[in-house]
Amino acid sequence: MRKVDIFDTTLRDGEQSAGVNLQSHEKLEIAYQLERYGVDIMEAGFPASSQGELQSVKQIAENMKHCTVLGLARANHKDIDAVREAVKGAAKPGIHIFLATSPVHMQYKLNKTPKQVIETAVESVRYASQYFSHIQFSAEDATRSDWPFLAEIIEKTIDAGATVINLPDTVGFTTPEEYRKLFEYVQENVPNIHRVKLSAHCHDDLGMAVANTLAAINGGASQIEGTINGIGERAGNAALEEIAVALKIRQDAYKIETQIDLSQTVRTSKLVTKLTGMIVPQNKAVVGANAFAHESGIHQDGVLKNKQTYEIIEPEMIGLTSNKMVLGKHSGSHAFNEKCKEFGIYLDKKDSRKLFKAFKDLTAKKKEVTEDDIFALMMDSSLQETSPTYQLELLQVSYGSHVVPTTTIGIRTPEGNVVQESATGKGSVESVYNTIDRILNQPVTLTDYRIQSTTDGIDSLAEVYVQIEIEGASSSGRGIEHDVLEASAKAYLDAVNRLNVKEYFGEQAKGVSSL
Ligand SMILES: CC(=O)SCCNC(=O)CCNC(=O)[C@H](O)C(C)(C)COP(=O)(O)OP(=O)(O)OC[C@H]1O[C@@H](n2cnc3c(N)ncnc32)[C@H](O)[C@@H]1OP(=O)(O)O
Ligand SMILES: CC(C)C(=O)C(=O)O
Ligand SMILES: [Mg+2]
Repeated sequence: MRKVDIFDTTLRDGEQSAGVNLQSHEKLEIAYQLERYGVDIMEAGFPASSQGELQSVKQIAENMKHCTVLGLARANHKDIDAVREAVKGAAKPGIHIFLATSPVHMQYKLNKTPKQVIETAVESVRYASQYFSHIQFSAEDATRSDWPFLAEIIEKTIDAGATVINLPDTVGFTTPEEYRKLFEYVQENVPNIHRVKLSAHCHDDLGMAVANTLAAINGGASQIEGTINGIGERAGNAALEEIAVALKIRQDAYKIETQIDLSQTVRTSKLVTKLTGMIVPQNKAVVGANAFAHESGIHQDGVLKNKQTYEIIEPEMIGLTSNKMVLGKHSGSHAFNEKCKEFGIYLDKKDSRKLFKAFKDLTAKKKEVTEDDIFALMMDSSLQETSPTYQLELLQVSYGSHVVPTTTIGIRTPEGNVVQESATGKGSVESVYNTIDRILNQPVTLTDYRIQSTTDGIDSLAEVYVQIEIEGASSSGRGIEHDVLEASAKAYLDAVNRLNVKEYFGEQAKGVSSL
């Protein structure tokens, strides 16, 4: 058995998914869960991108006990210094420097000759080597790069101090056979390659990210990169949970071991889904709601006779359990805290007390409080504590089949005043949003609106997810309430609040350049 290191980039490449913007405490919660899941290396963010991001990476770095925490940097001193500052408190700090090596990226994006690209990469890695013993260098767009040129830059960056070399399939262009050959080529043509680990990083533009990653392992990769649920830029990254389960189920074929605790799979996936708002398709491999559902008679008959007829993965292996602890009116704080722990929520005493109270209030309205309800409660209460926000104080909607929907809303502004307005709309949700727009007096465009119930049944909570744009900046928000219109209003305000937090940190980002 050969060991392959798992490099998680949910908090960096995953957060690059359009419409995802995680708050610091949300990133920290995911980081704790990733460590429980057993990732070897965690890319916590891109510290030079803003002061808020730097602080968030710093908080993660200071709290992880076992895994290496990295920050991403372009090949320049300013970005490298931002990573130094961000990960200095980590038990195992590291840096990830990238520079593109494909002709199209070098010529048009970087405006550099291949010679200048080599010089820049070498100089940056050498600079970083004064401060780091773990230095990953990524030849961005490696799969569209000239192979002899790749071999040359890899050899030189290893001499400059790189300890991991990554060959990213940045635009999801490669095929399994080709990617495996690239790994073999590099091992045969770079004399000092034995001094480093070789890493694979795949994107899913052609739907081959997981297959390409597994092919890289066959080609000799000793580290693989990906994100939970496969979230990430464009079509996303390779889904780590799919790779980890494939390596386990087909250990006969791959002969690879990882230190992933597969029983944490479902928890990790759920936490990422809930906090990013990126909903997993029902039929997604491993973690989709239907991944273990048998619908047709012949399949059901087979499974009843012997599960192995149609199930290649034991649900228990990934943390699905058939026994169910029901939380309700008579549950106490122990069962409640146990439930929070079970699905990956880290709570200190104060938050735990606050959530437990909200949970008890909810049991007065609902017979059974589900995991999703608890997630909903947690997310609803979390944002208010971290920054001044717009808060919904009053909502009144008048709707009928022959009247124009009209809404009156009162909002408490970050300054503490309550502003009240009314407006109409073609439907009640539109009238709610027109009213909020009037109060905010900002040009908000709604670009996505989705609604789902958190559980089955008439007493379920409504969970609304929205994406908005204000003057070119995009943001997403969630709202959870018993009433659909109140959830819609809260989701909209949540998105506005998140944008305001981002702008606040954006202002502070100027400080990064003086590091
Ligand atoms: C393949 C990947 O996933 S790479 C990671 C992508 N992630 C992100 O971009 C998220 C975070 N990014 C950001 O917040 C911003 O882009 C910042 C703060 C990093 C930079 O913002 P800006 O300074 O305004 O530059 P902008 O993003 O518009 O352009 C990128 C610049 O970096 C340069 N650049 C791109 N990659 C690299 C690199 N690896 N090394 C050095 N320079 C680079 C570009 O050539 C361009 O330079 P130019 O201004 O001289 O033309
Ligand atoms: C920063 C690099 C590794 C990246 O994300 C990519 O090339 O896809
Ligand atoms: Mg990537």
